[in-house]
Amino acid sequence: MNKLIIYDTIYGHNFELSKFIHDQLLPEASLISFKKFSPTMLSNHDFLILCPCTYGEGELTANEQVVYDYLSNRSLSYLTYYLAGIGDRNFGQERFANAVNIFDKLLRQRQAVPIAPSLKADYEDIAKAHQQITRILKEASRKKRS
Ligand SMILES: Cc1cc2nc3c(=O)[nH]c(=O)nc-3n(C[C@H](O)[C@H](O)[C@H](O)COP(=O)(O)O)c2cc1C
Repeated sequence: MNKLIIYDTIYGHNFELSKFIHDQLLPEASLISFKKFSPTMLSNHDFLILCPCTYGEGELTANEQVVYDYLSNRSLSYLTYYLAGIGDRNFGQERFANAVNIFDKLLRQRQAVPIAPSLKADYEDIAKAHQQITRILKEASRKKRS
């Protein structure tokens, strides 16, 4: 599978998360920011990992919105995906890491297939998120081999 990891970040947490996934778990994947996303990248990859950040009132950033708009009229049935994003629980249950919910809904609508339920992590629980993601991605790769 050709793997593509895309992150957006302002303070660095989601970049660090995507870098952890890349460096520790999927070094063969390409790692890019939402800002650098181009449509050709999507046609060259069939496993997408998104680490989006949430700002405003549970909203996407401008760079995430561009990718969202691009994906929203594509058929993505060839794509499997995993979503993990860091937010801040203090913004309330509905807004907490809501960019993860927004992309999850879209990708399902476009027929992409999740490898596991999405992960929303508080910026104070990053070590725990690393453990969960490690377990999920290792399990997914074991299942694929068997
Ligand atoms: C103006 C502003 C609005 C924010 N809105 C939300 C929000 O709606 N939901 C949320 O979970 N976090 C929100 N956050 C917190 C960030 O998502 C959180 O700090 C996260 O770790 C940022 O990711 P980053 O370090 O990758 O930029 C907001 C932060 C700021 C400064």
